[in-house]
Amino acid sequence: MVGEEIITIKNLRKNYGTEEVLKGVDLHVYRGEIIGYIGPNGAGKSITVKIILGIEGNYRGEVMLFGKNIRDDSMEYKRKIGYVPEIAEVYDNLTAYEYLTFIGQLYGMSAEFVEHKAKRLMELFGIGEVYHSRISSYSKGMRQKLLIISSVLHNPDILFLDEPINGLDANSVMVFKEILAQFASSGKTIFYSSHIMDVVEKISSRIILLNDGKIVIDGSFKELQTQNEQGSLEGIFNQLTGFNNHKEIGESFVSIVQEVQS
Ligand SMILES: Nc1ncnc2c1ncn2[C@@H]1O[C@H](COP(=O)(O)OP(=O)(O)OP(=O)(O)O)[C@@H](O)[C@H]1O
Repeated sequence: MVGEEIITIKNLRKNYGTEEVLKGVDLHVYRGEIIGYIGPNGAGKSITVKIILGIEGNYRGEVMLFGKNIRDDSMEYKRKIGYVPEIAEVYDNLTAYEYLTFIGQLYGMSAEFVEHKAKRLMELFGIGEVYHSRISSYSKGMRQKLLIISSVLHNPDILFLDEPINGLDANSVMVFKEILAQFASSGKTIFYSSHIMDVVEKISSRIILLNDGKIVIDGSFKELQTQNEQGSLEGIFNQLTGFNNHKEIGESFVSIVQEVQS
């Protein structure tokens, strides 16, 4: 069963100078999918997401969201997107109340409606008591929770998440995984980039591995397991990216660190 197509990417190419970093990416994503978007450092994951979000406009090929080319419909589609970047600038001098009111109003929400939602979302994430504290006083995990809340306040249809559980404690990770499953079953589409393979393996309905600017695998974890000898996603990742020398690299690293000055 295939639902509505939400993201369509055709022959996406991107250059930095003479170097081609995306080498013809083709992708069709459907409503309610949780896409685990993985790949080695520098493979081109962030660039793809930045292009879809309209942050990076200089590319070749076609990107459509909800059937519309993003080059023709730049404002309207952004309202339907939520984004948790890996590294985010939040305004440290603001309180969560001020920050979320600001973000909500950018999306056309009234201050009252933001407050009505935001305070309860903070409480559910266990950070309700710092709603009126400055963000500068937050721990890493508290900031991450605030970022997650700010990305979903306007009830987006698509969520782009880049290492979203960084800093979250084990209990909060369980809550977050449940939130993602509930979002997907209510029809939201989730694009989840991470290097934490065991989480990607568990939460994704479909896994896409990008290597050197090209998609090299695309399928459910079960399908990947039948196509590859390795049992875990980590093993499949190693196999498909041609990596098998972690032991030698580790040994060399330690031996260089331990060299003694003569
Ligand atoms: N502004 C830039 N100028 C030049 N090259 C860039 C720029 N941004 C990214 N690149 C290059 O594009 C390639 C893909 O980068 P990208 O950030 O998409 O990788 P990634 O898959 O997200 O990696 P990571 O897992 O490390 O976050 C890399 O080779 C990177 O050096």
